[in-house]
Amino acid sequence: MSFSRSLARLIPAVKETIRNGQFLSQERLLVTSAQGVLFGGELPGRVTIVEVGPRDGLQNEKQAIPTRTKVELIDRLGRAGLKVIEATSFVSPKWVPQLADSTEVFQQIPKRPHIRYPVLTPNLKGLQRAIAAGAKEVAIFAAASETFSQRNINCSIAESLKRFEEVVEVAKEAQVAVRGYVSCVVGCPYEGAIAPAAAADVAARLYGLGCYEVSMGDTNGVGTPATVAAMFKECANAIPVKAIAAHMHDTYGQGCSNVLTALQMGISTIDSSIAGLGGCPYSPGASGNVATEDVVYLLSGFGIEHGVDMDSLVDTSAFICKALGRSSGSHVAQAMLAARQRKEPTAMMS
Ligand SMILES: CC(C)(COP(=O)([O-])OP(=O)([O-])OC[C@H]1O[C@@H](n2cnc3c(N)ncnc32)[C@H](O)[C@@H]1OP(=O)([O-])[O-])[C@@H](O)C(=O)NCCC(=O)NCCSC(=O)C[C@@](C)(O)CC(=O)[O-]
Repeated sequence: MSFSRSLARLIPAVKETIRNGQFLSQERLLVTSAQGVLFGGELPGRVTIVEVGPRDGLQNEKQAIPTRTKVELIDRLGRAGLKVIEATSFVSPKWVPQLADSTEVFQQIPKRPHIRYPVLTPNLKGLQRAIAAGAKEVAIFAAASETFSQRNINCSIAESLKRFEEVVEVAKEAQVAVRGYVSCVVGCPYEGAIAPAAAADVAARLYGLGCYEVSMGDTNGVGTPATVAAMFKECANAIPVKAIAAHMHDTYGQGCSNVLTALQMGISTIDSSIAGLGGCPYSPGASGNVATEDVVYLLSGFGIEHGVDMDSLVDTSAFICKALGRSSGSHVAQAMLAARQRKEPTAMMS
């Protein structure tokens, strides 16, 4: 696009921004105006990051991880500014032995005010264990693929939704908030492509049961901006956009692009995992979630508020990678740690 055409599009965007009084600083105004030109739509001014590393990340590690390491990871993430940290899962230890210490982990977290610590619960037994441990928020998880549902939670989609009815009812009585997940929203490791309508249908059912938010999971990370956009569009026809979250795995390197697609569609809750840890034990070959460090860098580049301190986040990333004896799955963490060693400034905008 020529400079004069860019400018012609930029000026109305700036005027509109001023009229709405949404942004205060000049720097922020320019970034937002650039969004208008580049994307033809406004990105959210603030994003909630749901950090899933301690659960989604650690559920897939082959080695045994000491409880104290899990607790320290959660505490460091909180100190870095993350406000929602999915702490663990109250699933069957026979199915996911990596998280068999969920009660100990949950009880040992030094709980900080204003931080939420949701946990996964697949059934009533999980919910009861979570409540006994002191959880105030849980997540139930269904799938848009029949085969994945069977492999992951040993029942059909319909059976799982029936089971969740009771879980939500009991949670509500105990004043425990319930989030929903839908797995395999664009593709399934067993069935291949999944129709957007199938994902939206399960999202609508979970929302209808009483989930305050439904996180759409690209479990095996096969989505691209084109396929996730089609899926989110269908979901937005079924439930309010503010109730949709994006849970993108990075197996095919599309994680950040897919997050940006979600933001462009007005979604302002993004799941991510420190150091890109993770994967689902029942999704062979799937790599971790999009890395929290990469998401924070992306958001900062647009001047979108996220409340996370990048330096502490990178320290936390280095901590867990050292504890697990592995390299970081985050491009940003790798680049920032290398820049620190060279004592170079980074291009990061705070
Ligand atoms: C759902 C079940 C339990 C069904 O598993 P099942 O074998 O059909 O369950 P069951 O009711 O027949 O019980 C079998 C045994 O498990 C026990 N049991 C039963 N429930 C619990 C519980 N909550 N806590 C502790 N123990 C439990 C139960 O007491 C019994 O013990 P036994 O009598 O044999 O000694 C099982 O399939 C399960 O735990 N699955 C979880 C799998 C999982 O955690 N997957 C990863 C999380 S999902 C994910 O990662 C995707 C996501 C969310 O990130 C989004 C995305 O990326 O797509």
